[in-house]
Amino acid sequence: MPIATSSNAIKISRNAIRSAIRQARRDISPEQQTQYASAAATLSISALHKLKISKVALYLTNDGELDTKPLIEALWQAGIEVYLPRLHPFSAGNLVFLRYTANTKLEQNSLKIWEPKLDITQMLLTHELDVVITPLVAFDKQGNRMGMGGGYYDRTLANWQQSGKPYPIGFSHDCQQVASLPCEHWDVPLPMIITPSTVFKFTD
Ligand SMILES: Nc1nc2c(c(=O)[nH]1)N(C=O)[C@@H](CNc1ccc(C(=O)N[C@@H](CCC(=O)O)C(=O)O)cc1)CN2
Ligand SMILES: Nc1ncnc2c1ncn2[C@@H]1O[C@H](COP(=O)(O)OP(=O)(O)OP(=O)(O)O)[C@@H](O)[C@H]1O
Repeated sequence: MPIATSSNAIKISRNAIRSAIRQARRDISPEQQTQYASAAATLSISALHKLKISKVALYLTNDGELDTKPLIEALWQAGIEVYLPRLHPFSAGNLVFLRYTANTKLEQNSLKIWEPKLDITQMLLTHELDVVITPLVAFDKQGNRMGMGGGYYDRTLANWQQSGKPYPIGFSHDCQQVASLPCEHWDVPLPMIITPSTVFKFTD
């Protein structure tokens, strides 16, 4: 029997954490989801006001994720532009970002996630965003992030530290925190993660 390589072992334990936490967040009741989303929106709005920003990327909630709707509505009210990711039309594993307003037409992608219809007049370059609020599956006490396994946000954020933009903020239920995540060299740690109870700030 072949001995598992360390990279294989990391992959197996990441998949086990992923499925356990995805199940835990799907088990949250609709009433709790509503309360958590509203608490997280309140914390996020005040954190974002301090950053003095005008363009924020968010995502549309899927699979038990912390609901972004109250935050999106509060950002619209505050006159902050909201953008959503769309799977890149030809560059696999990458995202493009499109402006999201009350009039934006949405469609479901191959992963069953709602995204804006392709309209190049509504697109911008990733470094033009001030903040990217990222979905995640699990995070740890150092700000390491694990996502759904596509590497989409790792690619989106690969260069943020050189230019300082876009500043990434994780958005997550409290139950998605773990003590420590097995990490790979491409994983991009987050400087801030917001949950319904806490604004976590991580420094190197
Ligand atoms: N709401 C949201 N949007 C997002 C992300 C996310 O994590 N959450 N992403 C973050 O990167 C990107 C999509 N990444 C994803 C990567 C893999 C799977 C996945 O494996 N999904 C299914 C199978 C889908 C199907 O074919 O039916 C699964 O649940 O197993 C989903 C999303 C971009 N948009
Ligand atoms: N900057 C990058 N450039 C090229 N490939 C990358 C990059 N970052 C990650 N990948 C690839 O993406 C794959 C998935 O990575 P990983 O499991 O860390 O995704 P994830 O963080 O869980 O997903 P996501 O960011 O989409 O939520 C890996 O096989 C990895 O090789």
